[in-house]
Amino acid sequence: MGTHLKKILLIGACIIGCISILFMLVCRLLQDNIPNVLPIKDREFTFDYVIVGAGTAGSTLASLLVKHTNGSVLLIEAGGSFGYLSRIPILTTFQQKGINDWSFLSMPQKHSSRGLIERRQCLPRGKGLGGSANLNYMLHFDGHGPDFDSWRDMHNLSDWSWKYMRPFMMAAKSKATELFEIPRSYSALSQALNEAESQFANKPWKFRRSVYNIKNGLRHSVLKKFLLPVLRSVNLRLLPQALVKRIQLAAKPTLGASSILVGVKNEDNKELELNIKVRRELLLCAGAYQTPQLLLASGIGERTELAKLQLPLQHHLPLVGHGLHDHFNLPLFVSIGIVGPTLNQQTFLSPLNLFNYLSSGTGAFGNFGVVGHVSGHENPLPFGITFFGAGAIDESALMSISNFKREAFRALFPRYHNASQEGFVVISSCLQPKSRGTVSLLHKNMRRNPQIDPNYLSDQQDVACTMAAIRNAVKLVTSASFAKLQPRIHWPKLQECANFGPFERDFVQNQPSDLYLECLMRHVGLGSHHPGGSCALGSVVDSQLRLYGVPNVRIVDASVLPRPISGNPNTAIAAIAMRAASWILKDELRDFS
Ligand SMILES: Cc1cc2nc3c(=O)[nH]c(=O)nc-3n(C[C@H](O)[C@H](O)[C@H](O)COP(=O)(O)OP(=O)(O)OC[C@H]3O[C@@H](n4cnc5c(N)ncnc54)[C@H](O)[C@@H]3O)c2cc1C
Repeated sequence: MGTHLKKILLIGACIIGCISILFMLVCRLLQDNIPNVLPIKDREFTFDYVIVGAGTAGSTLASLLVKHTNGSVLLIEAGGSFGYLSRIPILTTFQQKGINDWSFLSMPQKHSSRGLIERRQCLPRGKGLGGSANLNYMLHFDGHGPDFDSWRDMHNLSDWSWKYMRPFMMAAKSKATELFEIPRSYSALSQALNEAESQFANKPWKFRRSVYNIKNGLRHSVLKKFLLPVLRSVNLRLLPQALVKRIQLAAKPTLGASSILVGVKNEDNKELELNIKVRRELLLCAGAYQTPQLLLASGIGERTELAKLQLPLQHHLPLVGHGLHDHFNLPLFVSIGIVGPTLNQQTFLSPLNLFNYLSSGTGAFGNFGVVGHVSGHENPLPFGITFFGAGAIDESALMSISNFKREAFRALFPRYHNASQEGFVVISSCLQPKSRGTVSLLHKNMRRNPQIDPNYLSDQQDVACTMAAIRNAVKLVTSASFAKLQPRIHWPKLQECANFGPFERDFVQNQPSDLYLECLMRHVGLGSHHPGGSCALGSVVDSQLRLYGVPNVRIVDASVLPRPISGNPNTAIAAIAMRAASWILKDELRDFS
């Protein structure tokens, strides 16, 4: 063999070797190993506690049960693991539409979403250990007492006031070292928010710089905080990549869950069905869309709706899947005349940003870009205003995760093509929307998506409330505190709204008509990914989260929220899971003493 050929072969082998190492490294980064997986040599198993879904609530609940019970716990999750890349804050949105996202689409919306393809909203949901807590934007919210007091007053739920919830909220909240607060000096935008604090001191507004569940520059979700530390416990088994398909109720001696049917794939990708018996409690933590889906697919729901799908009735519970709520946002792009610095395509390519992140976990890569928001002091405001420090939004990335039609996207973000554009997006929303939607079934097969209709803006009060948010957002952005930024609000020019604005004067006075603002909301408003209420407290579950009429099934996830949380809901959902654990353990103590 000639030396020339040898050299070529050597170089070829080196390149292949490097590619293989890189490939293995990426695979390793994308997937961590899950210990304590239930071996599926048999088809029948029995556990004291069976938890369906390892998301925010399921991970929190599992960790407390495993620590404090002598019983056996099985945690079943439809997805696998998220891998290390999910922990890098700036990569958060890149997870959407990937293997760790259920990627649901809403039903075509009657009252909103006219600028979205088929009038459907993207409804991302986490799939894998950590659930939506590992896909979310990591924003922490302490909670407002009056939210929970209103559950007591309006829904007659005497156990659910702030007095009872506060200790659990404190326990669910990460320690100060596990939270990252945007510093005052972070950017020109955070400084403007600080100045606004004194300028608007007469308003009942609190200007909060964002607090993230981020530790040392990495996502610090319930998975990291609660579940990972107990993953190797002897009384815990995990069943990842397993879909719970049906709950079987036993009629005697009292109505209760006796077993569940779980679909898993074997090595040949063939579906196997496991039968898992429940000795003490079945705990449904599959989230606001899939908990009602599972109940309905099991014949637990409204009799006539089930009959239409020829699903045999197991238990008549009329309100399963009703009462779905979510926050709804109107984003408005504001360009600024100075160097922000804000998030744009250039930020992603900046070696300095990369260096800052790798050396200290800080800078643009170390958070999601939401700089701060306006909320109430002690009492929640009816509306929220959030500041997302992004100057140039990548067209294909945002269109894929928002479902915007191209013309709607370009009307909203007219400077999208300028990679170094500086600016921010001001997001106006209604914190206690009145619109209610549904989760129902099109198919009885759990492998098919549920039919989700958030029914955004079906209640006119939500339009008025969002309008108030926008008008106040404009006041802020055009105030003296923001003047240094030289802001310019880009009122979207949509053909469908052209009769109402924006007119030339709107760009000068920033006071477009109510009709124009309503038209905007109904075209380019987006859901917040905070669904709840589809199996609400007092409607589907009792005050200790037990399914009405079926005492050994509890629902422990966002479905039980009777009203929206006036802010980001993740910590409240973890707190609810902690309360559920305390009741479950008390019941266990009572039965064994
Ligand atoms: C993109 C996005 C951004 C968000 N940003 C924030 C934020 O910044 N701050 C905040 O507070 N909140 C945020 N949220 C909301 C918050 O993350 C959710 O409200 C919360 O995680 C819901 O918790 P959960 O336990 O009810 O459901 P999830 O965490 O969604 O958990 C449900 C789990 O059940 C599994 N599952 C479902 N069906 C089955 C089945 N049949 N069998 C087995 N397993 C099943 C799922 O795979 C999932 O892991 C965001 C949400 C999203 C999607």
